Amino acid sequence: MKNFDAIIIGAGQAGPPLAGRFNDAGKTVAIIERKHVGGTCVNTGCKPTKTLVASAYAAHLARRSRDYGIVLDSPVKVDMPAVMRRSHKVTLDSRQSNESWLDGMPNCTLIRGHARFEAKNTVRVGDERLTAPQIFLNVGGRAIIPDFPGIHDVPYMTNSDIVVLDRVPEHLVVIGGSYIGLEFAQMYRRFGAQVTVIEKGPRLVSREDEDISEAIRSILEAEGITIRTGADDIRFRKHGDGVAVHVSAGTPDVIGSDILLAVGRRPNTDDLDLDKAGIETDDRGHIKVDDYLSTNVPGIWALGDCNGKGAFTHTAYNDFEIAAANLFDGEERKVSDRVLGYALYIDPPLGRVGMSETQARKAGRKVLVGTRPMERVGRAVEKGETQGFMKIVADADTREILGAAILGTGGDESIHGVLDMMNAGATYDQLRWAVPIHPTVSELWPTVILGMQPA
Ligand SMILES: Cc1cc2nc3c(=O)[nH]c(=O)nc-3n(C[C@H](O)[C@H](O)[C@H](O)COP(=O)(O)OP(=O)(O)OC[C@H]3O[C@@H](n4cnc5c(N)ncnc54)[C@H](O)[C@@H]3O)c2cc1C
Ligand SMILES: NC(=O)c1ccc[n+]([C@@H]2O[C@H](COP(=O)([O-])OP(=O)(O)OC[C@H]3O[C@@H](n4cnc5c(N)ncnc54)[C@H](O)[C@@H]3O)[C@@H](O)[C@H]2O)c1
Repeated sequence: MKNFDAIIIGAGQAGPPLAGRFNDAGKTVAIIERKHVGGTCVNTGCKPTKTLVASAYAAHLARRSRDYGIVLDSPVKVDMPAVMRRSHKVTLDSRQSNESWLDGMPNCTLIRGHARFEAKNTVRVGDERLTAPQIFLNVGGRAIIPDFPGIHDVPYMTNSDIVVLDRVPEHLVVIGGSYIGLEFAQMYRRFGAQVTVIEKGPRLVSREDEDISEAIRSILEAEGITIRTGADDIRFRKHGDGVAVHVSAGTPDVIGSDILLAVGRRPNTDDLDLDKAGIETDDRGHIKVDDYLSTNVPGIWALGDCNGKGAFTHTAYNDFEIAAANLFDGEERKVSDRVLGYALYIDPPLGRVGMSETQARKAGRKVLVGTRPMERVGRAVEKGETQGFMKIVADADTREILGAAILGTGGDESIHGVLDMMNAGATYDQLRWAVPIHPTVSELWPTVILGMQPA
Protein backbone atom coordinates (compact mmCIF):
# COMPACT_ATOMS: atom_id res chain seq x y z
CA MET A 1 0.00 0.00 0.00
CA LYS A 2 1.37 3.43 -0.97
CA ASN A 3 0.43 6.42 1.19
CA PHE A 4 -0.12 9.94 -0.15
CA ASP A 5 -1.51 13.15 1.31
CA ALA A 6 -3.97 13.30 -1.59
CA ILE A 7 -5.12 11.16 -4.51
CA ILE A 8 -6.65 12.67 -7.65
CA ILE A 9 -8.47 10.39 -10.10
CA GLY A 10 -8.46 11.84 -13.62
CA ALA A 11 -6.03 14.29 -15.21
CA GLY A 12 -8.62 16.46 -16.97
CA GLN A 13 -9.13 20.15 -16.37
CA ALA A 14 -9.29 20.25 -12.55
CA GLY A 15 -6.92 17.45 -11.50
CA PRO A 16 -3.54 18.70 -12.78
CA PRO A 17 -3.78 22.25 -11.36
CA LEU A 18 -4.95 20.80 -8.05
CA ALA A 19 -1.94 18.44 -8.07
CA GLY A 20 0.15 21.58 -8.57
CA ARG A 21 -1.28 23.18 -5.42
CA PHE A 22 -0.60 20.04 -3.33
CA ASN A 23 2.91 19.86 -4.74
CA ASP A 24 3.59 23.52 -4.00
CA ALA A 25 2.32 23.06 -0.45
CA GLY A 26 4.93 20.30 0.04
CA LYS A 27 2.31 17.54 0.19
CA THR A 28 2.54 14.23 -1.66
CA VAL A 29 -0.09 13.68 -4.32
CA ALA A 30 -0.85 10.84 -6.75
CA ILE A 31 -2.74 11.68 -9.94
CA ILE A 32 -4.15 8.71 -11.82
CA GLU A 33 -4.98 8.85 -15.54
CA ARG A 34 -6.25 5.93 -17.60
CA LYS A 35 -5.81 7.52 -21.03
CA HIS A 36 -4.42 10.90 -22.01
CA VAL A 37 -3.37 13.70 -19.69
CA GLY A 38 -5.55 16.73 -20.43
CA GLY A 39 -8.76 14.68 -20.67
CA THR A 40 -11.60 15.48 -23.03
CA CYS A 41 -10.84 19.15 -23.62
CA VAL A 42 -7.28 18.68 -24.77
CA ASN A 43 -7.62 15.36 -26.59
CA THR A 44 -11.12 14.94 -28.02
CA GLY A 45 -13.01 18.13 -27.18
CA CYS A 46 -12.29 21.86 -27.18
CA LYS A 47 -8.70 21.89 -28.49
CA PRO A 48 -9.12 19.73 -31.58
CA THR A 49 -12.59 21.09 -32.39
CA LYS A 50 -11.65 24.74 -32.15
CA THR A 51 -8.51 24.08 -34.22
CA LEU A 52 -10.65 22.36 -36.87
CA VAL A 53 -13.22 25.17 -36.71
CA ALA A 54 -10.39 27.58 -37.54
CA SER A 55 -9.43 25.55 -40.63
CA ALA A 56 -13.10 25.39 -41.69
CA TYR A 57 -13.36 29.17 -41.27
CA ALA A 58 -10.28 29.65 -43.47
CA ALA A 59 -11.91 27.53 -46.21
CA HIS A 60 -15.16 29.45 -45.89
CA LEU A 61 -13.45 32.83 -46.04
CA ALA A 62 -11.38 31.74 -49.05
CA ARG A 63 -14.60 30.77 -50.85
CA ARG A 64 -16.02 34.20 -49.97
CA SER A 65 -12.87 36.04 -51.00
CA ARG A 66 -14.59 37.86 -53.88
CA ASP A 67 -16.93 39.50 -51.34
CA TYR A 68 -13.81 41.30 -50.13
CA GLY A 69 -12.44 42.10 -53.56
CA ILE A 70 -9.82 39.38 -53.35
CA VAL A 71 -9.47 37.04 -56.32
CA LEU A 72 -8.19 33.49 -55.88
CA ASP A 73 -7.38 31.89 -59.22
CA SER A 74 -8.30 28.30 -58.43
CA PRO A 75 -11.12 26.64 -56.51
CA VAL A 76 -10.57 26.16 -52.80
CA LYS A 77 -9.31 22.68 -51.95
CA VAL A 78 -9.27 21.14 -48.48
CA ASP A 79 -6.22 18.99 -47.70
CA MET A 80 -7.81 17.01 -44.90
CA PRO A 81 -4.65 15.13 -43.79
CA ALA A 82 -2.95 18.55 -43.44
CA VAL A 83 -5.95 19.95 -41.57
CA MET A 84 -5.75 16.99 -39.18
CA ARG A 85 -1.97 17.28 -38.76
CA ARG A 86 -2.46 20.86 -37.62
CA SER A 87 -5.14 19.78 -35.16
CA HIS A 88 -3.03 16.87 -33.80
CA LYS A 89 -0.11 19.19 -33.25
CA VAL A 90 -2.19 21.59 -31.17
CA THR A 91 -3.53 18.67 -29.12
CA LEU A 92 -0.17 16.93 -28.73
CA ASP A 93 1.64 20.12 -27.74
CA SER A 94 -0.98 20.78 -25.09
CA ARG A 95 -1.00 17.18 -23.81
CA GLN A 96 2.78 17.05 -23.65
CA SER A 97 3.08 20.37 -21.88
CA ASN A 98 0.56 19.16 -19.28
CA GLU A 99 2.52 15.91 -18.88
CA SER A 100 5.87 17.59 -18.47
CA TRP A 101 4.34 20.02 -16.00
CA LEU A 102 3.14 17.09 -13.86
CA ASP A 103 6.46 15.22 -14.33
CA GLY A 104 8.32 18.28 -13.10
CA MET A 105 6.48 18.34 -9.77
CA PRO A 106 8.73 16.70 -7.15
CA ASN A 107 5.88 15.73 -4.80
CA CYS A 108 3.54 14.48 -7.51
CA THR A 109 3.37 10.93 -8.91
CA LEU A 110 1.53 10.42 -12.22
CA ILE A 111 0.15 6.89 -12.26
CA ARG A 112 -1.14 5.41 -15.53
CA GLY A 113 -4.15 3.13 -15.29
CA HIS A 114 -7.80 2.82 -14.38
CA ALA A 115 -8.60 3.65 -10.76
CA ARG A 116 -11.34 2.05 -8.66
CA PHE A 117 -12.29 2.42 -5.03
CA GLU A 118 -11.61 -0.46 -2.64
CA ALA A 119 -12.78 1.46 0.40
CA LYS A 120 -13.34 5.05 1.53
CA ASN A 121 -9.64 6.00 1.57
CA THR A 122 -8.26 3.27 -0.67
CA VAL A 123 -7.97 3.13 -4.44
CA ARG A 124 -6.66 0.34 -6.66
CA VAL A 125 -4.88 0.86 -9.99
CA GLY A 126 -3.94 -2.50 -11.53
CA ASP A 127 -1.95 -4.32 -8.84
CA GLU A 128 -1.19 -1.18 -6.91
CA ARG A 129 -3.14 -0.02 -3.85
CA LEU A 130 -2.99 3.61 -2.79
CA THR A 131 -4.37 5.40 0.23
CA ALA A 132 -4.85 9.05 1.18
CA PRO A 133 -7.00 11.01 3.64
CA GLN A 134 -8.20 13.28 0.82
CA ILE A 135 -9.44 12.03 -2.58
CA PHE A 136 -10.57 14.16 -5.53
CA LEU A 137 -12.57 12.76 -8.44
CA ASN A 138 -12.07 14.48 -11.81
CA VAL A 139 -13.19 11.64 -14.05
CA GLY A 140 -15.15 13.64 -16.66
CA GLY A 141 -17.56 12.03 -19.09
CA ARG A 142 -17.97 10.33 -22.43
CA ALA A 143 -20.43 10.33 -25.34
CA ILE A 144 -23.79 8.67 -24.79
CA ILE A 145 -24.52 5.85 -27.25
CA PRO A 146 -28.33 5.49 -27.15
CA ASP A 147 -29.93 2.17 -27.87
CA PHE A 148 -31.13 3.21 -31.34
CA PRO A 149 -32.49 0.21 -33.29
CA GLY A 150 -29.76 -1.01 -35.67
CA ILE A 151 -27.00 1.22 -34.27
CA HIS A 152 -24.71 -1.73 -33.61
CA ASP A 153 -25.13 -3.03 -37.18
CA VAL A 154 -23.59 0.09 -38.75
CA PRO A 155 -20.35 1.99 -38.31
CA TYR A 156 -20.69 5.20 -36.29
CA MET A 157 -18.43 7.82 -34.75
CA THR A 158 -18.46 9.89 -31.58
CA ASN A 159 -16.44 13.05 -30.97
CA SER A 160 -13.42 10.89 -30.07
CA ASP A 161 -13.40 9.29 -33.55
CA ILE A 162 -14.24 12.27 -35.71
CA VAL A 163 -11.43 14.42 -34.29
CA VAL A 164 -8.95 12.02 -35.91
CA LEU A 165 -10.78 11.46 -39.20
CA ASP A 166 -8.39 12.44 -41.97
CA ARG A 167 -10.86 12.36 -44.86
CA VAL A 168 -13.96 14.33 -45.77
CA PRO A 169 -17.08 12.14 -45.58
CA GLU A 170 -19.27 12.23 -48.65
CA HIS A 171 -22.40 12.69 -46.55
CA LEU A 172 -22.05 13.14 -42.80
CA VAL A 173 -25.23 12.49 -40.82
CA VAL A 174 -25.07 14.12 -37.41
CA ILE A 175 -27.47 12.79 -34.78
CA GLY A 176 -28.08 15.54 -32.21
CA GLY A 177 -28.55 19.24 -32.96
CA SER A 178 -26.81 20.83 -30.00
CA TYR A 179 -23.30 22.08 -29.12
CA ILE A 180 -21.23 19.11 -30.31
CA GLY A 181 -23.38 18.23 -33.29
CA LEU A 182 -23.61 21.74 -34.73
CA GLU A 183 -19.91 22.53 -34.43
CA PHE A 184 -19.01 19.39 -36.37
CA ALA A 185 -21.90 19.85 -38.84
CA GLN A 186 -20.80 23.30 -39.96
CA MET A 187 -17.10 22.44 -39.92
CA TYR A 188 -17.55 19.37 -42.16
CA ARG A 189 -19.88 21.24 -44.49
CA ARG A 190 -17.10 23.79 -44.95
CA PHE A 191 -14.60 20.99 -45.53
CA GLY A 192 -16.82 19.92 -48.42
CA ALA A 193 -19.13 17.19 -47.06
CA GLN A 194 -22.85 17.02 -47.59
CA VAL A 195 -24.26 17.28 -44.05
CA THR A 196 -27.62 16.40 -42.48
CA VAL A 197 -28.43 17.09 -38.82
CA ILE A 198 -31.12 14.95 -37.20
CA GLU A 199 -32.54 16.26 -33.92
CA LYS A 200 -35.32 14.69 -31.89
CA GLY A 201 -36.52 17.98 -30.38
CA PRO A 202 -38.66 20.48 -32.28
CA ARG A 203 -35.73 22.88 -32.67
CA LEU A 204 -31.93 23.09 -32.52
CA VAL A 205 -30.08 23.93 -29.26
CA SER A 206 -33.29 23.80 -27.29
CA ARG A 207 -31.67 25.23 -24.14
CA GLU A 208 -31.50 28.59 -25.93
CA ASP A 209 -34.33 31.02 -26.68
CA GLU A 210 -36.41 30.25 -29.73
CA ASP A 211 -35.17 33.30 -31.67
CA ILE A 212 -31.59 32.05 -31.24
CA SER A 213 -32.48 28.51 -32.33
CA GLU A 214 -34.22 29.90 -35.42
CA ALA A 215 -31.32 32.18 -36.36
CA ILE A 216 -28.83 29.33 -35.97
CA ARG A 217 -30.97 27.12 -38.16
CA SER A 218 -31.07 29.80 -40.89
CA ILE A 219 -27.30 30.32 -40.74
CA LEU A 220 -26.63 26.59 -41.13
CA GLU A 221 -29.27 26.06 -43.82
CA ALA A 222 -27.84 28.97 -45.80
CA GLU A 223 -24.59 27.00 -45.99
CA GLY A 224 -26.43 24.01 -47.42
CA ILE A 225 -26.81 21.90 -44.25
CA THR A 226 -30.05 19.89 -44.14
CA ILE A 227 -31.80 19.95 -40.78
CA ARG A 228 -34.45 17.43 -39.73
CA THR A 229 -36.03 18.24 -36.38
CA GLY A 230 -38.78 16.34 -34.56
CA ALA A 231 -37.05 13.02 -35.30
CA ASP A 232 -39.07 10.61 -33.19
CA ASP A 233 -38.15 7.24 -34.67
CA ILE A 234 -34.41 7.14 -35.38
CA ARG A 235 -33.30 3.75 -36.69
CA PHE A 236 -30.26 2.62 -38.66
CA ARG A 237 -29.68 -0.02 -41.32
CA LYS A 238 -26.90 -0.86 -43.76
CA HIS A 239 -27.33 0.57 -47.25
CA GLY A 240 -25.39 0.21 -50.51
CA ASP A 241 -24.18 3.81 -50.18
CA GLY A 242 -23.40 3.59 -46.47
CA VAL A 243 -26.08 3.83 -43.83
CA ALA A 244 -29.81 4.52 -44.11
CA VAL A 245 -31.20 6.53 -41.20
CA HIS A 246 -34.93 6.40 -40.58
CA VAL A 247 -36.07 9.67 -39.02
CA SER A 248 -39.87 9.69 -38.53
CA ALA A 249 -42.79 7.74 -39.97
CA GLY A 250 -43.82 9.01 -43.40
CA THR A 251 -40.61 10.97 -44.05
CA PRO A 252 -37.77 9.88 -46.35
CA ASP A 253 -34.74 8.10 -44.88
CA VAL A 254 -31.41 9.88 -44.95
CA ILE A 255 -28.68 7.93 -46.75
CA GLY A 256 -25.31 8.89 -45.33
CA SER A 257 -21.74 7.72 -45.77
CA ASP A 258 -20.79 8.44 -42.13
CA ILE A 259 -22.67 8.81 -38.85
CA LEU A 260 -21.72 11.03 -35.91
CA LEU A 261 -23.53 10.55 -32.61
CA ALA A 262 -23.72 13.79 -30.61
CA VAL A 263 -26.68 13.25 -28.31
CA GLY A 264 -25.19 14.20 -24.99
CA ARG A 265 -22.61 12.94 -22.52
CA ARG A 266 -22.61 10.74 -19.44
CA PRO A 267 -20.27 10.87 -16.47
CA ASN A 268 -17.49 8.28 -16.09
CA THR A 269 -18.80 7.17 -12.73
CA ASP A 270 -20.11 3.70 -13.54
CA ASP A 271 -16.71 1.98 -13.41
CA LEU A 272 -15.23 3.53 -10.24
CA ASP A 273 -16.81 1.17 -7.66
CA LEU A 274 -18.15 4.26 -5.89
CA ASP A 275 -20.36 2.05 -3.72
CA LYS A 276 -17.25 0.62 -2.00
CA ALA A 277 -16.57 4.13 -0.70
CA GLY A 278 -20.26 4.86 -0.11
CA ILE A 279 -20.29 7.80 -2.58
CA GLU A 280 -23.76 8.78 -3.80
CA THR A 281 -24.72 9.62 -7.38
CA ASP A 282 -27.93 11.06 -8.86
CA ASP A 283 -30.16 9.29 -11.37
CA ARG A 284 -27.93 10.42 -14.29
CA GLY A 285 -24.79 9.07 -12.61
CA HIS A 286 -23.40 12.46 -11.56
CA ILE A 287 -21.65 12.43 -8.20
CA LYS A 288 -23.72 14.39 -5.68
CA VAL A 289 -21.78 17.33 -4.23
CA ASP A 290 -22.61 20.30 -2.02
CA ASP A 291 -21.87 23.94 -2.79
CA TYR A 292 -18.21 23.34 -1.82
CA LEU A 293 -17.90 20.26 -4.10
CA SER A 294 -17.73 17.79 -1.19
CA THR A 295 -19.41 14.45 -1.78
CA ASN A 296 -21.54 12.83 0.91
CA VAL A 297 -18.34 11.11 2.16
CA PRO A 298 -16.09 13.42 4.19
CA GLY A 299 -12.63 13.76 2.63
CA ILE A 300 -13.83 13.03 -0.93
CA TRP A 301 -14.60 15.76 -3.46
CA ALA A 302 -15.84 15.63 -7.08
CA LEU A 303 -14.75 18.25 -9.62
CA GLY A 304 -15.65 18.95 -13.26
CA ASP A 305 -18.17 17.27 -15.55
CA CYS A 306 -18.64 14.27 -13.24
CA ASN A 307 -20.48 16.36 -10.61
CA GLY A 308 -23.12 17.65 -13.05
CA LYS A 309 -22.68 21.26 -11.88
CA GLY A 310 -21.09 22.31 -15.16
CA ALA A 311 -20.27 20.78 -18.51
CA PHE A 312 -17.45 23.02 -19.67
CA THR A 313 -13.72 23.31 -19.36
CA HIS A 314 -14.00 26.62 -17.56
CA THR A 315 -16.49 25.21 -15.03
CA ALA A 316 -14.16 22.24 -14.38
CA TYR A 317 -11.25 24.64 -13.90
CA ASN A 318 -13.37 26.85 -11.65
CA ASP A 319 -14.15 23.75 -9.55
CA PHE A 320 -10.39 23.38 -9.05
CA GLU A 321 -10.16 27.05 -8.07
CA ILE A 322 -13.00 26.68 -5.55
CA ALA A 323 -11.54 23.53 -3.98
CA ALA A 324 -8.02 24.97 -3.86
CA ALA A 325 -9.12 28.33 -2.42
CA ASN A 326 -11.06 26.58 0.34
CA LEU A 327 -8.34 24.03 1.16
CA PHE A 328 -5.21 26.15 0.85
CA ASP A 329 -6.15 29.83 1.04
CA GLY A 330 -8.66 29.92 3.90
CA GLU A 331 -11.43 31.19 1.62
CA GLU A 332 -15.06 30.13 1.42
CA ARG A 333 -15.77 29.86 -2.29
CA LYS A 334 -18.99 28.27 -3.52
CA VAL A 335 -20.24 26.94 -6.85
CA SER A 336 -23.45 28.94 -6.50
CA ASP A 337 -21.40 32.18 -6.72
CA ARG A 338 -20.50 31.33 -10.32
CA VAL A 339 -22.02 33.37 -13.18
CA LEU A 340 -22.23 30.83 -16.00
CA GLY A 341 -21.14 31.82 -19.48
CA TYR A 342 -20.29 29.67 -22.49
CA ALA A 343 -19.97 29.78 -26.25
CA LEU A 344 -21.13 27.64 -29.15
CA TYR A 345 -18.36 27.69 -31.75
CA ILE A 346 -20.27 27.70 -34.95
CA ASP A 347 -19.48 30.69 -37.18
CA PRO A 348 -20.59 33.25 -36.23
CA PRO A 349 -20.27 32.01 -32.66
CA LEU A 350 -22.92 32.25 -29.99
CA GLY A 351 -21.61 33.84 -26.78
CA ARG A 352 -23.95 33.39 -23.81
CA VAL A 353 -24.08 34.40 -20.19
CA GLY A 354 -26.64 34.02 -17.42
CA MET A 355 -30.33 33.46 -17.98
CA SER A 356 -32.06 33.24 -21.32
CA GLU A 357 -35.21 35.32 -21.79
CA THR A 358 -37.28 32.15 -21.32
CA GLN A 359 -35.49 31.26 -18.08
CA ALA A 360 -35.88 34.81 -16.75
CA ARG A 361 -39.62 34.71 -17.39
CA LYS A 362 -39.93 31.27 -15.79
CA ALA A 363 -38.11 32.64 -12.75
CA GLY A 364 -40.96 35.16 -12.39
CA ARG A 365 -38.83 38.21 -13.19
CA LYS A 366 -40.30 41.39 -14.66
CA VAL A 367 -38.25 41.17 -17.82
CA LEU A 368 -36.79 43.86 -20.07
CA VAL A 369 -35.27 42.73 -23.38
CA GLY A 370 -33.08 44.61 -25.85
CA THR A 371 -31.96 43.22 -29.21
CA ARG A 372 -30.04 44.41 -32.26
CA PRO A 373 -29.35 42.63 -35.54
CA MET A 374 -25.69 42.35 -36.45
CA GLU A 375 -26.56 44.05 -39.75
CA ARG A 376 -26.79 47.20 -37.62
CA VAL A 377 -23.44 46.68 -35.88
CA GLY A 378 -20.73 48.70 -37.66
CA ARG A 379 -17.92 46.31 -36.81
CA ALA A 380 -19.86 43.39 -38.30
CA VAL A 381 -20.61 45.36 -41.48
CA GLU A 382 -16.95 46.30 -41.85
CA LYS A 383 -15.90 42.67 -41.43
CA GLY A 384 -18.54 41.48 -43.89
CA GLU A 385 -20.00 39.19 -41.21
CA THR A 386 -23.50 40.44 -40.48
CA GLN A 387 -25.38 37.27 -39.55
CA GLY A 388 -27.02 36.97 -36.14
CA PHE A 389 -28.05 39.39 -33.42
CA MET A 390 -27.27 40.53 -29.91
CA LYS A 391 -29.67 40.39 -27.00
CA ILE A 392 -29.73 41.44 -23.37
CA VAL A 393 -32.19 40.51 -20.64
CA ALA A 394 -32.59 42.61 -17.48
CA ASP A 395 -34.83 42.86 -14.43
CA ALA A 396 -37.11 45.91 -14.65
CA ASP A 397 -37.43 46.19 -10.85
CA THR A 398 -33.88 45.60 -9.62
CA ARG A 399 -32.07 46.82 -12.79
CA GLU A 400 -29.92 43.64 -12.64
CA ILE A 401 -28.49 42.26 -15.87
CA LEU A 402 -29.95 38.75 -15.97
CA GLY A 403 -28.32 37.44 -19.10
CA ALA A 404 -27.14 38.11 -22.63
CA ALA A 405 -26.44 36.47 -25.95
CA ILE A 406 -24.41 37.47 -28.98
CA LEU A 407 -24.90 35.31 -32.00
CA GLY A 408 -22.48 37.22 -34.17
CA THR A 409 -18.92 37.86 -35.20
CA GLY A 410 -16.60 37.82 -32.19
CA GLY A 411 -19.51 36.85 -29.92
CA ASP A 412 -17.35 34.44 -27.90
CA GLU A 413 -15.10 37.33 -26.86
CA SER A 414 -17.50 40.27 -26.69
CA ILE A 415 -19.90 38.45 -24.33
CA HIS A 416 -17.24 38.89 -21.65
CA GLY A 417 -18.07 42.58 -21.30
CA VAL A 418 -21.48 41.55 -19.98
CA LEU A 419 -20.14 38.51 -18.11
CA ASP A 420 -17.65 40.65 -16.19
CA MET A 421 -20.30 43.23 -15.32
CA MET A 422 -22.61 40.50 -14.03
CA ASN A 423 -19.77 38.99 -12.05
CA ALA A 424 -19.10 42.36 -10.45
CA GLY A 425 -22.80 42.65 -9.56
CA ALA A 426 -23.24 45.76 -11.74
CA THR A 427 -26.64 47.02 -12.87
CA TYR A 428 -27.46 47.67 -16.51
CA ASP A 429 -26.97 51.40 -15.85
CA GLN A 430 -23.28 50.77 -15.25
CA LEU A 431 -22.95 48.89 -18.53
CA ARG A 432 -24.96 51.61 -20.26
CA TRP A 433 -22.49 54.28 -19.04
CA ALA A 434 -19.33 52.37 -19.93
CA VAL A 435 -17.37 53.87 -22.82
CA PRO A 436 -16.59 50.95 -25.13
CA ILE A 437 -14.00 51.08 -27.89
CA HIS A 438 -15.02 51.93 -31.44
CA PRO A 439 -15.38 50.01 -33.68
CA THR A 440 -16.29 46.89 -31.75
CA VAL A 441 -19.35 44.70 -31.33
CA SER A 442 -19.30 45.54 -27.61
CA GLU A 443 -19.79 49.23 -28.29
CA LEU A 444 -23.45 48.50 -29.07
CA TRP A 445 -24.34 47.26 -25.57
CA PRO A 446 -25.22 50.75 -24.28
CA THR A 447 -27.48 51.28 -27.30
CA VAL A 448 -29.13 47.87 -26.86
CA ILE A 449 -29.74 48.68 -23.18
CA LEU A 450 -31.27 52.05 -24.03
CA GLY A 451 -33.66 50.27 -26.38
CA MET A 452 -34.83 47.62 -23.89
CA GLN A 453 -38.59 47.01 -23.77
CA PRO A 454 -40.84 45.02 -21.42
CA ALA A 455 -41.21 41.49 -22.81
C1 LIG B 1 -16.38 17.75 -28.92
C2 LIG B 1 -16.35 18.55 -27.67
C3 LIG B 1 -16.11 19.92 -27.72
C4 LIG B 1 -16.07 20.66 -26.56
N1 LIG B 1 -15.83 21.99 -26.64
C5 LIG B 1 -15.81 22.74 -25.53
C6 LIG B 1 -15.52 24.12 -25.59
O1 LIG B 1 -15.30 24.69 -26.66
N2 LIG B 1 -15.49 24.83 -24.44
C7 LIG B 1 -15.74 24.23 -23.23
O2 LIG B 1 -15.69 24.92 -22.21
N3 LIG B 1 -16.01 22.91 -23.13
C8 LIG B 1 -16.05 22.15 -24.25
N4 LIG B 1 -16.29 20.82 -24.17
C9 LIG B 1 -16.53 20.24 -22.84
C10 LIG B 1 -15.18 20.01 -22.10
O3 LIG B 1 -14.33 19.23 -22.90
C11 LIG B 1 -15.44 19.33 -20.77
O4 LIG B 1 -16.41 20.05 -20.06
C12 LIG B 1 -14.16 19.27 -19.95
O5 LIG B 1 -13.14 18.57 -20.60
C13 LIG B 1 -14.44 18.61 -18.59
O6 LIG B 1 -13.28 18.48 -17.88
P1 LIG B 1 -13.15 17.44 -16.71
O7 LIG B 1 -11.85 17.73 -16.06
O8 LIG B 1 -14.35 17.44 -15.86
O9 LIG B 1 -13.14 16.00 -17.40
P2 LIG B 1 -12.29 15.39 -18.59
O10 LIG B 1 -11.59 16.43 -19.37
O11 LIG B 1 -13.19 14.47 -19.32
O12 LIG B 1 -11.15 14.55 -17.85
C14 LIG B 1 -11.42 13.39 -17.12
C15 LIG B 1 -10.20 12.47 -17.16
O13 LIG B 1 -10.39 11.42 -16.24
C16 LIG B 1 -9.89 10.20 -16.79
N5 LIG B 1 -10.56 9.09 -16.10
C17 LIG B 1 -11.89 8.82 -16.10
N6 LIG B 1 -12.14 7.76 -15.31
C18 LIG B 1 -10.95 7.37 -14.80
C19 LIG B 1 -10.55 6.32 -13.90
N7 LIG B 1 -11.44 5.49 -13.36
N8 LIG B 1 -9.24 6.19 -13.62
C20 LIG B 1 -8.33 7.03 -14.16
N9 LIG B 1 -8.64 8.04 -14.99
C21 LIG B 1 -9.93 8.20 -15.30
C22 LIG B 1 -10.26 10.34 -18.26
O14 LIG B 1 -9.44 9.49 -19.06
C23 LIG B 1 -9.99 11.82 -18.51
O15 LIG B 1 -8.67 12.03 -18.94
C24 LIG B 1 -16.31 20.03 -25.30
C25 LIG B 1 -16.54 18.65 -25.24
C26 LIG B 1 -16.56 17.93 -26.40
C27 LIG B 1 -16.80 16.45 -26.31
N1 LIG C 1 -18.63 25.13 -27.20
C1 LIG C 1 -18.73 24.44 -26.07
O1 LIG C 1 -18.53 24.95 -24.99
C2 LIG C 1 -19.05 23.00 -26.15
C3 LIG C 1 -18.95 22.34 -27.36
C4 LIG C 1 -19.30 21.01 -27.39
C5 LIG C 1 -19.71 20.37 -26.24
N2 LIG C 1 -19.76 21.04 -25.08
C6 LIG C 1 -20.26 20.35 -23.87
O2 LIG C 1 -20.56 19.01 -24.12
C7 LIG C 1 -21.87 18.73 -23.63
C8 LIG C 1 -22.53 17.71 -24.51
O3 LIG C 1 -22.83 18.26 -25.80
P1 LIG C 1 -23.86 17.55 -26.75
O4 LIG C 1 -24.12 18.46 -27.87
O5 LIG C 1 -23.44 16.14 -27.05
O6 LIG C 1 -25.08 17.30 -25.80
P2 LIG C 1 -26.35 18.16 -25.40
O7 LIG C 1 -26.89 17.45 -24.21
O8 LIG C 1 -26.07 19.58 -25.33
O9 LIG C 1 -27.32 17.97 -26.64
C9 LIG C 1 -27.71 16.71 -27.12
C10 LIG C 1 -28.68 16.95 -28.26
O10 LIG C 1 -29.05 15.70 -28.79
C11 LIG C 1 -30.46 15.64 -28.82
N3 LIG C 1 -30.81 14.25 -28.59
C12 LIG C 1 -30.78 13.59 -27.41
N4 LIG C 1 -31.17 12.33 -27.59
C13 LIG C 1 -31.45 12.21 -28.91
C14 LIG C 1 -31.91 11.15 -29.69
N5 LIG C 1 -32.17 9.95 -29.13
N6 LIG C 1 -32.06 11.35 -31.01
C15 LIG C 1 -31.81 12.57 -31.58
N7 LIG C 1 -31.40 13.62 -30.89
C16 LIG C 1 -31.22 13.43 -29.57
C17 LIG C 1 -30.94 16.54 -27.72
O11 LIG C 1 -32.28 16.95 -27.95
C18 LIG C 1 -29.95 17.67 -27.82
O12 LIG C 1 -30.31 18.61 -28.78
C19 LIG C 1 -22.62 20.05 -23.63
O13 LIG C 1 -23.54 20.09 -22.55
C20 LIG C 1 -21.54 21.06 -23.47
O14 LIG C 1 -21.43 21.47 -22.15
C21 LIG C 1 -19.46 22.35 -25.02
